Amino acid sequence: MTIVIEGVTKHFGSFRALNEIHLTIPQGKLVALLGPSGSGKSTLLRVIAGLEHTDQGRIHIDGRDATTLDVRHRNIGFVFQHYALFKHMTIRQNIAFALQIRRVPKTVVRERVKELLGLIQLEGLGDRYPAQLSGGQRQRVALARALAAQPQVLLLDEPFGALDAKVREELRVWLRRLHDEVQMTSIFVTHDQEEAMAVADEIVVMNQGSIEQIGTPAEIYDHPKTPFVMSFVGPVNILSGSTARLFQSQGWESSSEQGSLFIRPHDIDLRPTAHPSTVAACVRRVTDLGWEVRVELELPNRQPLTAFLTRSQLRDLSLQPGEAVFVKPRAAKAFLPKLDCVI
Ligand SMILES: Nc1ncnc2c1ncn2[C@@H]1O[C@H](COP(=O)(O)OP(=O)(O)OP(=O)(O)O)[C@@H](O)[C@H]1O
Repeated sequence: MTIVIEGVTKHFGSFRALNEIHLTIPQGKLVALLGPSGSGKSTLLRVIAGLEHTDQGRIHIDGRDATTLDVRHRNIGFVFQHYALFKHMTIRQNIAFALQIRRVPKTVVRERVKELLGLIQLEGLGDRYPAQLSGGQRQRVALARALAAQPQVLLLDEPFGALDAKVREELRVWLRRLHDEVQMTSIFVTHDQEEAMAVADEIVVMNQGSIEQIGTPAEIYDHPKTPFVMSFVGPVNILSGSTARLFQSQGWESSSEQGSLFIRPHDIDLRPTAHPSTVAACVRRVTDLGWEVRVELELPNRQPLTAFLTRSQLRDLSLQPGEAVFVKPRAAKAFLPKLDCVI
């Protein structure tokens, strides 16, 4: 089902939580709503679900105007951060619940529960109670329960937020596979940019109730349209004033004198000798993170700059704190200041 959101605005009292949202979520895609706390991600998800009403604008689901349609008639499955399984019911009973209240025949329920237990890879655990499962297993049951009624849209609000990093990572991969197998339209709320990049076909970056940018993970990372997107998605050095001018005089985006210069730590080359297009820096700290190396530098005006290198680059350079090195960005980006024009 394709979801089309047209000019949706939502206030809580005088506070504007959503500001004229326009968004199309194509059939079968897994879309992440990404943004900092309070940016309106959950409110948008709840509006799509029909758990909140809009003040303005329309929502179309599968070509039909669903703006005022009751939550029960939207054919949507929900998974929240906290598992919210029924504690007194077994896993099997939890998954069967949505089917039983719809008076689905017992034999069909039994078959469907079996199939879902297989899908979430918990075949042998159907007779356990939620308290007898790990957090990650419980969240998989919550997903199976949401899928039981065969919704055409699955909404997930920080579904892995309460789990530790390792389990989160495993569940991300698993969710992506599940989404592809079941072929639904899924919308996933997260404030974790790595999670959004790893899971989603498209990312919607939100800030203060508005959409900053919509794009594939690569588009969002490689071609951020605003300073907010550039600094929220992926690590970045933000250089202003005299620090930006150090690099602008080396030919980087010299047209944007008033703006800041954004340089990703992964886009910095370090060289042992000076060259006309390099900027000298002093190595302050080298941290081997295992899979890559973080180098903290100090520029001639004493401002810090961070670079990420591979371990083999570090070996070639053999950097030591206190030594000089020469910085050459492979890419840098400047954003023209926004002009508020009143005619
Ligand atoms: N029922 C409500 N009443 C009043 N204000 C609300 C209500 N629900 C949300 N808000 C406010 O709307 C804004 C957006 O909230 P929302 O939960 O959508 O943000 P979010 O991006 O999902 O944040 P988080 O990642 O922290 O969950 C916040 O400032 C929040 O305080």
